[in-house]
Amino acid sequence: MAKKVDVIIIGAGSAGLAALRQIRKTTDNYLLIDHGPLGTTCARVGCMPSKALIKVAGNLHGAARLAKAGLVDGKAPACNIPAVLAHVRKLRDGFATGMLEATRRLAGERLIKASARLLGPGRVRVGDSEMACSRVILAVGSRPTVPEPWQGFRERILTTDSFFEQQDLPRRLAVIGLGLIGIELGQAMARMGIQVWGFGRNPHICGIRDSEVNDVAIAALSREFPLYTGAEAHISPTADGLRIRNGSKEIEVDAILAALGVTPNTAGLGLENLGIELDKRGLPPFNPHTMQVADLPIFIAGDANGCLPILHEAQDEGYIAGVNATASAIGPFQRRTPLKIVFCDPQVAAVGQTIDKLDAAAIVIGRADFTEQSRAIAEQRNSGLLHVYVDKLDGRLLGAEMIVPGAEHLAQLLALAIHRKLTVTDLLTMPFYHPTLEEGLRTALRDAAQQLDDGRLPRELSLCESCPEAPLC
Ligand SMILES: Cc1cc2nc3c(=O)[nH]c(=O)nc-3n(C[C@H](O)[C@H](O)[C@H](O)COP(=O)(O)OP(=O)(O)OC[C@H]3O[C@@H](n4cnc5c(N)ncnc54)[C@H](O)[C@@H]3O)c2cc1C
Ligand SMILES: NC(=O)c1ccc[n+]([C@@H]2O[C@H](COP(=O)([O-])OP(=O)(O)OC[C@H]3O[C@@H](n4cnc5c(N)ncnc54)[C@H](O)[C@@H]3O)[C@@H](O)[C@H]2O)c1
Repeated sequence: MAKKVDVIIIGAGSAGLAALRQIRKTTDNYLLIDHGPLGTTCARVGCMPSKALIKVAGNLHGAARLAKAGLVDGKAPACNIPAVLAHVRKLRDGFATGMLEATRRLAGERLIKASARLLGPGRVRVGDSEMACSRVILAVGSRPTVPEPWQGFRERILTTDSFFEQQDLPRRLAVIGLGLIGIELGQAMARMGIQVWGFGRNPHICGIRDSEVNDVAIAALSREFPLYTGAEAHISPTADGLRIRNGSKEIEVDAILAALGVTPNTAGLGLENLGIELDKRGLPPFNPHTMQVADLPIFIAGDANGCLPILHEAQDEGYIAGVNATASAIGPFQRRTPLKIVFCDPQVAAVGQTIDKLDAAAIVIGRADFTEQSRAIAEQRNSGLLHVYVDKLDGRLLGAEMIVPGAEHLAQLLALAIHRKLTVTDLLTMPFYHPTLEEGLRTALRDAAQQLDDGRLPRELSLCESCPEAPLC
């Protein structure tokens, strides 16, 4: 007779741990299964080491610009790549160790280091044992996609699983795939003095949907490394490296960074034993508000479900799965306002609804050109474009997309505004300190306001019916 527990969580990453925090509120009778390496993708090979590298590369770039402008004596510093990689690993180890300790603290003896496979809805093979459970949470994450034909020259292919373990980096490198990883790491490596070429088959980079913002992004980022978009890149081995051909462009490189997206770790998980139809990627149907798989006592959260492979969404999905896996009745949860930030320079961000999902006739687009933004000029980083999408009828902010300095902060602010269903007028009554990058957002909001109604700008300060007696100063 198989041992029975209330819940089995497969995967101790960010989604699995978020689920566990909820489950522990209701039961001690759970198991957390992970074959390792433990410590989460985010801390080990994802968000955190990549941001550590981007910071060093950004500092090098700043120093090079000061030298070029003659504002410091001497030449631009040359990057010590092995030292930078060691520095990134040291920080990374701190983050990963912290996550590992948190995992052990949370799960204690209920953490089992083994591979898990579903045998049926309430049956899981854990290593060599069979377990029975009332509910299962699948939080197995994803891995970098590497096309089958590339296996022939695998030793010249880096992915984010191997990148941060390198002691040094090749001097000529092609980044294939110009989504979030390709652009973030491609720019960082170019700033470290590596010759980098970027190839993407999508005409849009960084997942940008707004064509005008995309054009500005390509122009801004290709000043640092050439970007070839909108065509398939063909790769063949040469005596000393790899040849990349994309239309008329042909180059030879030492290695490739494959940044082609992620593949959920569901192969070998036994999904075929659940008696449900899988999609063409081999993924099960699930409800994104309950995380339930079909009508089974199974939940799927994080990168594993192939839907929104970013950290805060993985954590939210783990939370929902954890609550529902221990609830007497499964309930739907509201998902947050969509938010995406790409940590290139200038930063790219998208918040709320994207332009491809909006009816062009029902919105106005407020625009701010950051080449003319005063704080950005003072800091010599004046480039970029910000678009806000506003409902023509009620002036409500629906979404925004941008490539601008400080986009991470503007996007967070806009996410709150969209979540609170604020209008352009509501936002324009907010104080905007001078000189800040937020004043660039005000330019876009005023532009949108002018296009609404009769074209008159809204009154940004209200007349007070009875002004407070207290002095302001
Ligand atoms: C380079 C890079 C940079 C990123 N930067 C950002 C960023 O800046 N911001 C952001 O929001 N997101 C970023 N992300 C995305 C973010 O890291 C992921 O969305 C998130 O970590 C996914 O968490 P998860 O819990 O779904 O998966 P994971 O953390 O990968 O957890 C899955 C776990 O399941 C285990 N497992 C798999 N199969 C089995 C099995 N059969 N049996 C037992 N255990 C198993 C694995 O060992 C692993 O521990 C980045 C990703 C990468 C690669
Ligand atoms: N700042 C962040 O939030 C951040 C940073 C890095 C990674 N991530 C997460 O990690 C995941 C993986 O990142 P990613 O950049 O690998 O994926 P991605 O989905 O962002 O981009 C993959 C890109 O590769 C292109 N592509 C696919 N096959 C190709 C081919 N054969 N030739 C040329 N181009 C090809 C796609 O068109 C797409 O533009 C992302 O989904 C993202 O959510 C997030």
